[in-house]
Amino acid sequence: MTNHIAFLGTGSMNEAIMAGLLAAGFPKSDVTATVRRGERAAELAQRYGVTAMATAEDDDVNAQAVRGASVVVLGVKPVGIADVAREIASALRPDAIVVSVAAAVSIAQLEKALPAGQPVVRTMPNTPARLGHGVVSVSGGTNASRDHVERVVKLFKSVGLVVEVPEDQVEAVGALSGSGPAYVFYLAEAMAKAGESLGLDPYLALKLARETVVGAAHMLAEPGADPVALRRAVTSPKGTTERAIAVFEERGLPAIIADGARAAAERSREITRELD
Ligand SMILES: NC(=O)C1=CN([C@@H]2O[C@H](COP(=O)(O)OP(=O)(O)OC[C@H]3O[C@@H](n4cnc5c(N)ncnc54)[C@H](OP(=O)(O)O)[C@@H]3O)[C@@H](O)[C@H]2O)C=CC1
Ligand SMILES: O=C(O)[C@@H]1CCC=N1
Repeated sequence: MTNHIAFLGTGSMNEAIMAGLLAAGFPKSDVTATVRRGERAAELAQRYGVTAMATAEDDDVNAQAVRGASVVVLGVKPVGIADVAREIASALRPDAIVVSVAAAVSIAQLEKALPAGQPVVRTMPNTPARLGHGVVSVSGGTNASRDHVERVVKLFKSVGLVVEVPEDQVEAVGALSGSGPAYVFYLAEAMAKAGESLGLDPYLALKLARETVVGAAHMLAEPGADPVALRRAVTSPKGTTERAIAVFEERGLPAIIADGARAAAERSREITRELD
């Protein structure tokens, strides 16, 4: 059981990480997942072949899942994390690394709910982890040694890019890459609506918007890609794109995006205060 991972709270985020790890070759027999509802547990067991258990069917499943696990990934909503941490405290191996993917839950808040000395690593992942294209930040807690942090880095590298940041930068990372996939999907939605407003059939507009975002993302993924240079290559002098970008600039789109990200980071700090 030395390499066993327990995912507690396997919703959108933890499922994406678990799916990414399994796709990268992590053995399904070394994974246990917990959720609240029985039907969700059955869905995860069927989809991935992992052991999945529901608190609605047995209120001890979180403790059972962590017994013997060397890594425990907490993926419930921020408000439920401390309760789950207290629930598993006596079942945790003293050397198990407790990894949190929760926005807004500080390392100090988590450490307070866990046994003294338990290694904690706070992360901020994003859902493209499911495809091995995630971005994950890691920040080690008070009892996390270099080796603990490195082990988490190694694990998450199989689902995407890993960056190590001091904890005071996690809000910013969350506001950029944690929430970021939603910003891109929102842009795709808006582009599809724009196509419709220009007279395209809704289905065709959505198809064009999706493929455009996917194609542009592939170009951004090329080594050394620079968004400014890529944008300029599309923008012919006195052409059509230039006119569109001029409207975006005039209406302050970059400032709107910066304000949105600032609001996300501030909401994270607000939740942290609410949890105290
Ligand atoms: N979604 C994202 O893109 C990102 C999310 N995060 C963080 O990930 C965490 C989860 O978010 P997200 O995945 O979106 O939320 P979801 O609601 O999709 O997932 C939460 C999961 O927790 C389960 N759950 C609730 N209570 C318990 C419990 N006591 N024991 C075990 N399982 C429980 C739920 O079960 P059931 O399904 O049966 O209700 C559900 O599967 C949050 O803390 C969030 O801040 C971080 C970065 C990005
Ligand atoms: O919206 C949220 O609170 C979570 C954290 C980052 C992305 N989703």
